[in-house]
Amino acid sequence: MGIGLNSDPKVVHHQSIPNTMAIANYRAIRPHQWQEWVETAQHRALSGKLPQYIPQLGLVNPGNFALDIGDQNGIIYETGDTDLTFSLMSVVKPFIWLYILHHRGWQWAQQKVGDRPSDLPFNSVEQLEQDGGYPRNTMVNSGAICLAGHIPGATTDQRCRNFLTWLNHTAQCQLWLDPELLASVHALPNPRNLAIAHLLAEKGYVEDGALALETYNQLCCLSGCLKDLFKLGLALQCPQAPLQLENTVRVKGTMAKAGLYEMSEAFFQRTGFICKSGVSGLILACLPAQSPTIFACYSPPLNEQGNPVAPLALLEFLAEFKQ
Ligand SMILES: NC(=O)CC[C@H](N)C(=O)O
Repeated sequence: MGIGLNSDPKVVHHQSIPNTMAIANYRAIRPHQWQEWVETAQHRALSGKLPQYIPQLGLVNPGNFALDIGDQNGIIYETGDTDLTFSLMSVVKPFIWLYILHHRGWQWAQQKVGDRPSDLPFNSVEQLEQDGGYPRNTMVNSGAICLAGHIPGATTDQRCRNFLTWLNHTAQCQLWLDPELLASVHALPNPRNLAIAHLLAEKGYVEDGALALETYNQLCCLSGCLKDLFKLGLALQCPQAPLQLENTVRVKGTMAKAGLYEMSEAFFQRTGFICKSGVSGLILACLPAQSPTIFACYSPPLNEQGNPVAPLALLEFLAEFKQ
């Protein structure tokens, strides 16, 4: 097994980020400026597409929009329809990673998953084949399916419940499993994810590929509203006991490398934002520890890599902002 890759969690923690990002005072941004950015970002979203491989995600209103930006002291700016609900999809991945680090520790986890960026899309079977069944990182499907296969519980329902109870308690949120969305995922089985689960089992990274995949599917269908997304960010950015800083730092390090798939590192270097996207139209973003900002945004249209267009545009505007 390939193990021990880039095992120092402090790498990203102390990585030099643009200074302006670390100290930017978003409270100084005036309402009309926010409004202008949001309008431009929403306009850019018109070029994006809804995913069709999960039928229900292809049916949502592409104009759905909600944004919260804030820190541990509260919301700095909020706009859009904050009552909208959505599934986490891949935004659950950092929290699966956190769960495994919390319960099993890094030494154990690195035998199952890597922590290197991937040059190929998030659902790539080819990357996993090239790597002999050892997932590149926990932000791509192979890594998350692998870890989902190691959540304790006799059945997928129990595994999902164990994870959900832990996450709701840890982040103080109220996520729930959306059964209609799960039915929609089942309606069109994803051949890539099936092949990934099969390979993981064949190479011994999970015991039961079908159980791992179904657990993963359920975890992707955990749903909530913008407040929940914000609270998830808060748990990563300002972890409270029993969460360990070392683990949240590691998760953020992986997000910086892989949270936006192929564009992750370039985006992090350019903007300073550490992100995780989901095909339901989410971006959860934060900054390295010295700046407590959390950015939670929902807007369904996606770019070619499967990252939502409007939230990315807003992060670019924020990165350019000089107070
Ligand atoms: N990028 C994503 O949000 C992908 C999640 C989705 N459940 C999938 O496996 O394709």
